[in-house]
Amino acid sequence: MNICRTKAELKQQLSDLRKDGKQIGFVPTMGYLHEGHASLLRKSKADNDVTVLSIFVNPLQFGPHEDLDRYPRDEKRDVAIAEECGTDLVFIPSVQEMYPEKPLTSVIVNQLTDRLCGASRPGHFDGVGTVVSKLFHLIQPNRAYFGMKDAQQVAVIQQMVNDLNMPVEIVPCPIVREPDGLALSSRNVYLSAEHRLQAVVLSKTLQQAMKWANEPEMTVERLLAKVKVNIDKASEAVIDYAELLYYPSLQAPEPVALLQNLKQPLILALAVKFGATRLIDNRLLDAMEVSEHVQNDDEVQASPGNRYGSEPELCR
Ligand SMILES: Nc1ncnc2c1ncn2[C@@H]1O[C@H](COP(=O)(O)OP(=O)(O)OP(=O)(O)O)[C@@H](O)[C@H]1O
Ligand SMILES: CC(C)(CO)[C@@H](O)C(=O)[O-]
Ligand code: BAL
Repeated sequence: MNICRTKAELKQQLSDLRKDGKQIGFVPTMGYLHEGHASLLRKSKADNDVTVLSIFVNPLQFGPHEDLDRYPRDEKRDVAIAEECGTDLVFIPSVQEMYPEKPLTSVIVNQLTDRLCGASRPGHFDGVGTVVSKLFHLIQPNRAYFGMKDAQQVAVIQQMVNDLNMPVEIVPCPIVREPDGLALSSRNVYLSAEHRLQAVVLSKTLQQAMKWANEPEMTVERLLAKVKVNIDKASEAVIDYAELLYYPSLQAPEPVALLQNLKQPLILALAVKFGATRLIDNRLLDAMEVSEHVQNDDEVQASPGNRYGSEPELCR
């Protein structure tokens, strides 16, 4: 596996790897890899001849009071995980390498960024769109792999690629979870033991919501009220948002609409703070799931076979 830190090295390495029309899969990350990232790398490896991983904590997508300075990093461990997943090339640029000057150009996706994390984190998706677009130009992948934990990000990137005719296929990948249901996230490492126990309320509430969605006469506003009451039961949880929207348009249905009458799929998306740690999670409600009351088999659980958990004891 090759590691490169500059655009020039990347260009050189890619020109060798790309020979003979080889297909390139790309997994962009901010590092501190866990099983969620590993699942994207393995999927890319299965679909393509060459897999490229980027590790870059992108300052453009952090707000002034967010966790840029304390974002977890462990390059040595990331490189070991990347290698085990069969990655061919890791791009680990410095901030200076990516942004030698403050960029005067931004990639802004409108409308899809008005709600959820776009509303809670102003400017976040401008930073994501800009860096992903730069990475796509540098790497020119055939396919790029994104996790559905960041479902709004998937919708935004797909829109950007469509609108700007970027020649890359976006591949959304299922959410990988801890055995108790918590979605893996690099930020889980911030949680105290107490908050870690409470954080399971996100996935449990999403699961419970699938059952409520099947109740006759269930409306959007009633479902959201039940979701919020359930999350509030975790004593230190502070809800940032709990929204039910059409996916991927991220438009809101009428609050009084009956769920059974709504065109599917819908997404139930949550952002909840435990102390200073803000976690997100979501679940897609599709017509079949609502009417048949089935579990979402797309969701992958981190198990002993899925080795890289996001909690400190699982990471080491
Ligand atoms: N649990 C997960 N399952 C599947 N994909 C995931 C999971 N967590 C993150 N990803 C995906 O990995 C890619 C890189 O994400 P990132 O490096 O920000 O990790 P993260 O764990 O989401 O970090 P953060 O805690 O900052 O949200 C994104 O496409 C993201 O959706
Ligand atoms: C896509 C991404 C790597 C861009 O910095 C980031 O938003 C992430 O890790 O999801
Ligand atoms: N996975 C999203 C990156 C961020 O929270 O900035």
